[in-house]
Amino acid sequence: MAATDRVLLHVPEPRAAAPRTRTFSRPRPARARRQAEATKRRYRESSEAPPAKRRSEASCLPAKKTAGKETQGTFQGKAPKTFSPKKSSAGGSDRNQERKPGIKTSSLFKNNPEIPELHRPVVKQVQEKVFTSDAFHELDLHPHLISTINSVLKMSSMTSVQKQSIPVLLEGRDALVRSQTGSGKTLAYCIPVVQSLQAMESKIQRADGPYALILVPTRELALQSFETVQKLLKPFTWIVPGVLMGGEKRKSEKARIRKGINILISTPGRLVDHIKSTKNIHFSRIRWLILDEADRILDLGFEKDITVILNAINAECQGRQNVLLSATLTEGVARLADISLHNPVSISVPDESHDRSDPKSRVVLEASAPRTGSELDSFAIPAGLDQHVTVVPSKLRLVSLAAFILQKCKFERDQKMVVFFSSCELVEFHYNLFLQTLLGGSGAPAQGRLPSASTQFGFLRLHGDMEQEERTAVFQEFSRSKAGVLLCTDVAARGLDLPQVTWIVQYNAPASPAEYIHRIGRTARIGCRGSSLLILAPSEAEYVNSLASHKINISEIKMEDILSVLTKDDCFKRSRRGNQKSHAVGPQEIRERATVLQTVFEDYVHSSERRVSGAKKGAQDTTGIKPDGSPHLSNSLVGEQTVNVMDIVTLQSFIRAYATYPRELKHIFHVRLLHLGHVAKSFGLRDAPKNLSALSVKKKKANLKRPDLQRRTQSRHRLAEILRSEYSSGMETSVAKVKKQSECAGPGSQRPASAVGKKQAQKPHGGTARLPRKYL
Ligand SMILES: Nc1ncnc2c1ncn2[C@@H]1O[C@H](COP(=O)(O)OP(=O)(O)OP(=O)(O)O)[C@@H](O)[C@H]1O
Repeated sequence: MAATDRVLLHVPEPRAAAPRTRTFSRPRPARARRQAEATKRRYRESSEAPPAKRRSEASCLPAKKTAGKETQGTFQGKAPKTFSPKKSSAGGSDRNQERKPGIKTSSLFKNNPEIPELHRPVVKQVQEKVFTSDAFHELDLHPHLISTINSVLKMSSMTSVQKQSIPVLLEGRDALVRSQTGSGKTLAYCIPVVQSLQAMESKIQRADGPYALILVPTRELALQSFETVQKLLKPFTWIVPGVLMGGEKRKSEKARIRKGINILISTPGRLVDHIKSTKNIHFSRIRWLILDEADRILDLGFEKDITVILNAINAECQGRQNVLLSATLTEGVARLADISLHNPVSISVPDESHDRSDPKSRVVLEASAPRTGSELDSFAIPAGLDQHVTVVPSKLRLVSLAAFILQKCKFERDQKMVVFFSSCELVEFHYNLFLQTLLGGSGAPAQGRLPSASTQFGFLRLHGDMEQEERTAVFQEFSRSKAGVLLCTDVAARGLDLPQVTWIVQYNAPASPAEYIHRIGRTARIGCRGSSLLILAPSEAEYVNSLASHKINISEIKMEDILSVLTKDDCFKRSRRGNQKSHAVGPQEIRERATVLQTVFEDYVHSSERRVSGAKKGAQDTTGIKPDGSPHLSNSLVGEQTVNVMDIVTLQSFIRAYATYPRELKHIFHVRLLHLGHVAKSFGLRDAPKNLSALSVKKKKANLKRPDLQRRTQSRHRLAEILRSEYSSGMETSVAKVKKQSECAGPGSQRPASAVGKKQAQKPHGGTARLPRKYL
């Protein structure tokens, strides 16, 4: 039940220019307009380029007048690099900056918007009890199945959702199953499936084909579920499991189907491809249809695929059991599913916090009616999960993320972190950048690398634009590893059971509370502890309220606290001339060190001649919109600037993803609210590429003239979901795949810009989305 009191989460540190506080309970248009005007005026007076369009951001100058001073001096252990001194920083203008020719500085702490105080209602989160005291052997299961659960899976007592679901499913009922992330839903359906199939009177033959069909949204999840089924089937060798997930040659998959698969696990798209192209796939014996992560499968534009699959199954057989599962399953989703659930049971684990006084309510778990109304919008969050948010101006996003990674993974032991980004390009960009600068990967340029870079921890990346072989290898490597950082898209948000993940970082906010729940659900699984951090821009701070309305409680970490880790490592120390004194460790020292780190990133991004020439090559096309809606890179976009086309493509990809937030979040996440110059800084670019905003406008106009694009706009919300993620059947031959890690690990081995441009043209939003295929 939501408490309505509003509390002040943080008392801000005193600032020289007292910040105006802002609450987020309702919009304040008049004030917002006034602030925007003031901001515009200030920018007119300043030499810093005004934002393309800005929200009501009051200027927030550094706490002290000295705060804006940029670093000056050498980069320790490297060739001296001079940073330009500033004559005055008090006004926040770059006008007075004297720059040595060809050398630019980062002005991270100037002209940033005010970081608002976070006010948000305190809410009582829904809490579920994970384990019960009931053992698997109390169920009416085959003794070999019980001993496999005990000895192979090493599990003895059931989780709450298992205790509720297994008996109901063994009775032959259809079910909608909802319980928190990491609560054991996979076994909740796998155990009844295996129990029922091994018990069939006429023993199953391999050639019979599928008896159970398990559909999941991603390939990694398909693989994971397959492995669980495989373990359970150990004593029942006559039942053959199989997975179709793409990446494998269609021919060899066809051969496996022909031989016979009794429990078939697949992504919907891949299965549809086989239904259409593989004659010997039959469903006449189907007894079970399981939709794991059902809301995602149905949300994501998979409806058409599900319809094709259901039609194919219904044409051959009736009378199967249907099970829909998710941590964020709602009754609405079940209706939307339009699948023939017959008299289903709704299973959800009771909210522990509802009636703590009655111990019975926690022990006696019964299949219950689904929650109603607003309760359905509130999802349970594991009790061991500590959620945090930090509000960081756009310019400081990159250094803040890097500092947070360093803090956890370099200065603390055994930390395993997953960082979510909104597109494949963003993952690739940050992966290469961090690999080369924070770890000093091979092939890194002499400059733009941290001198004390160490390999104490590693980076991996996972997104839908990688070869399946590599995807699987990364998934398995990260699963096995005890420490490290996985940079990924939402392809890793659902269902993946990555052991011992300690931190989830959301660098780009998710498009829905459900996705928020699933992302953070990669940690604190099955009763363990874990933490999450959501990074928001000042203009996005209201998102905390939006989460609170779904009973999601989140506490704030101050950006300064994240950046302060830089004082632990002298490689971030600014070298000083002569008798210049170094500051005691305090706000100014932290700013200087953050600037050193940002400069390392900027140097890296601006360093490679090859990348620059790539940029020019990529700029051969005329400005405009290609038939698939992707923008051409124009000469005016890159011609005068020595920036790398990869970074522009990445920046564009970020902006496109940003444009796809659903309507109900547009007042928080709108491209118009972005200051492109500041955003560019978070991509290591010293200035915003020219004409970036013009491109967006042109794209809009071009869309209006194109009925096919208009049609696409009509299903924008759905498309948005798709574009922010990546799910594919793996059958698409036209997908330009990211080159293997070794090929893109360093600037010397970057993908040629032309390839990038081509890839971009094929798939401008960066995801191997299910729809429309021209994006793939
Ligand atoms: N009864 C049990 N005892 C101990 N561990 C269990 C039990 N059941 C499941 N697990 C383990 O808990 C972890 C999470 O299970 P699972 O992946 O099925 O969760 P989930 O509810 O499907 O999560 P998500 O909603 O994120 O998909 C797995 O490592 C699984 O092996």
